Amino acid sequence: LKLQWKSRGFPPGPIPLPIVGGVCIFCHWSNLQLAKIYGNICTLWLGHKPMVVLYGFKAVKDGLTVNSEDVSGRLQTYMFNKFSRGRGILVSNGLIWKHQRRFGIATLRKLGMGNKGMERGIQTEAYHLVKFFKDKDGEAVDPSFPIVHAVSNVICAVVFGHRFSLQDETFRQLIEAYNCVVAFGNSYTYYIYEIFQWSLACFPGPLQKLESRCDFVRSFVRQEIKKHREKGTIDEPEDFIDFYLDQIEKAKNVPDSTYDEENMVQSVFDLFLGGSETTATTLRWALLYMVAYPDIQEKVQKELDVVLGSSHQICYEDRKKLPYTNAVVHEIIRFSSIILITIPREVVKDTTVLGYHLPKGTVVMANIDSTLFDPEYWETPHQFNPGHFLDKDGNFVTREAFLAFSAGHRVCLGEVLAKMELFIIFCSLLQIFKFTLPEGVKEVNMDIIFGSTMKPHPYKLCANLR
Ligand code: HEM
Repeated sequence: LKLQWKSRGFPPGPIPLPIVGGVCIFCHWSNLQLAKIYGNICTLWLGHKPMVVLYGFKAVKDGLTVNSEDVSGRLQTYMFNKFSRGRGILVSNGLIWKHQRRFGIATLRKLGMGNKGMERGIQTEAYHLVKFFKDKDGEAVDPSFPIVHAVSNVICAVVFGHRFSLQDETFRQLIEAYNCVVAFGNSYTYYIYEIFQWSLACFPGPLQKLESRCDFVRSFVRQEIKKHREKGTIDEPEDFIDFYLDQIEKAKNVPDSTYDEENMVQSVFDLFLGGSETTATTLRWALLYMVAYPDIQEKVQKELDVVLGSSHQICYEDRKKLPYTNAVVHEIIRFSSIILITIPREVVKDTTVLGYHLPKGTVVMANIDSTLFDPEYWETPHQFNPGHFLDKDGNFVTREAFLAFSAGHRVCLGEVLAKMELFIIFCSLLQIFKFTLPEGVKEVNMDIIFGSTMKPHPYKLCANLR
């Protein structure tokens, strides 16, 4: 069978079993077994579509970057289309994707991604999170909601120009709506709908619920756009919507312009979807690891105390003076490996990937997790070891196999924002609190809940003032 596949030009792979193939691709264990048998590039079959899986740092890196533009399409699945109608950034293609992505990156930079501009908003959220834990006065608490709240508010400040209080009912509904969208993406129903489209007619309930939640988010965004329009002309754009409205105006006579209200709404939707759940989940892992590895927590606190003192307001620039803490933040991102496999890519024109000819339309999936745990590139891949990001003199070092944000033309566009948030919020919390397990709890559950992001099981911890 290996020969049969090779003769068709695709990388080798197992017998084409449509559903099993589809399920296999999302399962890390089966990816590992496939890599052992067929090598780091292999083919699975979903219906009539060949899907090529890249496994291990070298294959993922080369596969996504050598002919990067050729593998920059997104697979247009039935549900992706229903959900985004080809608009926005996350699952769009062609000119729409190019315009929206380029504009998105440029605007995030203008709004201060990577510099002081966005720092203020993140510090504000860190302050509110610290206040939340202070008010709990060491009582055992599940940190999930306040963390999601803080991270979502960072995006709100960027796109809408303001934050919401923890008590704001509409904001709660917005977060709930996103939770519902994410939960749907993690459910069996989602896969059943994708594979057997006829099932939509038999069990329309979950889809109707999803659509009503998506409609809620879109009408929320439209309300915000309306408020921005009512503000009238302003000298300097202050947030993503201001910049976008400006762009619609500038491009209104450009023949192939894709800047319109529908793409603006979907781009905002995508920034929330891409930016909230991911960063919040990583922060939840961060606190869990600190409880699980108290010696590492103590070392971070010692570095913060010696270098900055207890009253210093954390800035992103501080990472340069805090090599150990910076290494811990990177190791949190590596070890939590929240995204197993990239959102499916599609080859946009006939191309070559690792020596194999792949025709237009071939699906490509990169196993990100396999790069973050590749034994050839990490000394102790299955250990939480900040030393992975330190040289022998204790200086921070970046690592080429650190592909948590993927690579190539579709690399995460919020990478810098995510790193700023994780660093500032993590340091602000550890500067003030010692995190411990609640009394009587002896074990930390480090098992993952499998889904579109790999989450920890719900847990409680105590934030004790240091
Ligand atoms: C720890 C946090 C984060 C992780 C681990 C992460 C990881 C990823 C990964 C692996 C991809 C897929 C890239 C591919 O297809 O190859 C992605 C895409 C994306 N991310 Fe992130 N991300 C994070 C935070 C953020 C933030 C804060 C934002 C928003 C500002 C964001 C916005 C996006 C968008 C819009 C895309 C789609 C890009 C495209 O299709 O062109 N992400 N991210």
